[in-house]
Amino acid sequence: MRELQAKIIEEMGVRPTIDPQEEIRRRVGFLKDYVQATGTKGFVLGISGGLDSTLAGKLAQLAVDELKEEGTDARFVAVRLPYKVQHDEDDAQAALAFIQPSESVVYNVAPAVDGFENEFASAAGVEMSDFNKGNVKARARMIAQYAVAGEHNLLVIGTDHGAESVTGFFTKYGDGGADVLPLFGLNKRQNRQVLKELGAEERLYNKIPTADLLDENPGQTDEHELGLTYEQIDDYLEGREVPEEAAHAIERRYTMTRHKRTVPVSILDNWWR
Ligand SMILES: Nc1ncnc2c1ncn2[C@@H]1O[C@H](COP(=O)(O)OP(=O)(O)OC[C@H]2O[C@@H]([n+]3cccc(C(=O)O)c3)[C@H](O)[C@@H]2O)[C@@H](O)[C@H]1O
Ligand SMILES: Nc1ncnc2c1ncn2[C@@H]1O[C@H](COP(=O)(O)OP(=O)(O)OP(=O)(O)O)[C@@H](O)[C@H]1O
Ligand SMILES: [Mg+2]
Repeated sequence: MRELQAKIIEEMGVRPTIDPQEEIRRRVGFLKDYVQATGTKGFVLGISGGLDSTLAGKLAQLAVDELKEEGTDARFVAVRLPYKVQHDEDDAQAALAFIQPSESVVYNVAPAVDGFENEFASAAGVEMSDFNKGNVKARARMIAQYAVAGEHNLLVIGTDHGAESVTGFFTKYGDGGADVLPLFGLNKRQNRQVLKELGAEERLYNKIPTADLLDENPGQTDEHELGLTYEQIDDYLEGREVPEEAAHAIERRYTMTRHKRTVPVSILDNWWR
């Protein structure tokens, strides 16, 4: 195995094979333990219709259901966070029907995002790019989730996992801004395996991953933007051999995005040297 590959696998905590039932128990147990240890009242998470939030949302609901049965008051607030009308709203509704959250809220991020966009144009004298606006959407979603968390003493769930973390494929302080990461240590195909084990319908666990952040290209696939397939990223994280070009692209992304996986750099740091 490549030397850097071994180091990355250790950092991402991905194992070559998993037992889906055991993963469900470990991760639900982790969520329950953390709520109890912190004295918080449960969780909040944006539900997009994509497989990561469907899985993390289901694990959160299972955790609060068990806590309630055991006599601890807890709830899971699922938040729909569309920008205007989401093109695949039907998948988001299917995800909510599967999760059966304690509560669900719809919070359209369009007024906030468009407000930023308009003010940016008059302040900076240039139009915000569609790419930059996509990151504003991701950060608006983070603000909405923290507003719900702050009001009800909840924790914000993040959906970061090995295959997104290694490539830095998230918005810094956007979807990267969260309190607990129940999917960390899994890669994409393992997320799919666990979601299938939980009894989700096929359209949910086989949903093609998209960040869905662009006005001009809604539903652009992650794989298209990354120039890598999840098969390649997952194989790499399981310690398998992948084409040299793919391994190099993953390692380049990993190195370029290290700043996203640390707290802000100060004068006392030197990890980037
Ligand atoms: N070396 C460095 N040290 C410290 N900070 C550094 C830095 N380089 C950039 N930065 C800072 O980081 C910023 C760039 O990072 P960021 O704002 O995240 O922006 P960036 O990484 O350019 O874009 C986010 C990427 O994540 C993807 N994404 C976002 C959200 C969800 C999903 C999904 O999978 O669903 C994917 C999105 O499609 C896009 O490709 C810079 O503007 C700068 O402020
Ligand atoms: N339209 C949306 N409504 C609600 N939450 C959203 C929306 N878009 C993104 N999010 C939140 O941001 C997170 C990051 O998006 P990301 O696309 O990585 O995950 P996903 O959509 O759940 O799964 P996938 O990566 O397979 O598309 C989501 O898990 C979700 O919590
Ligand atoms: Mg998505």
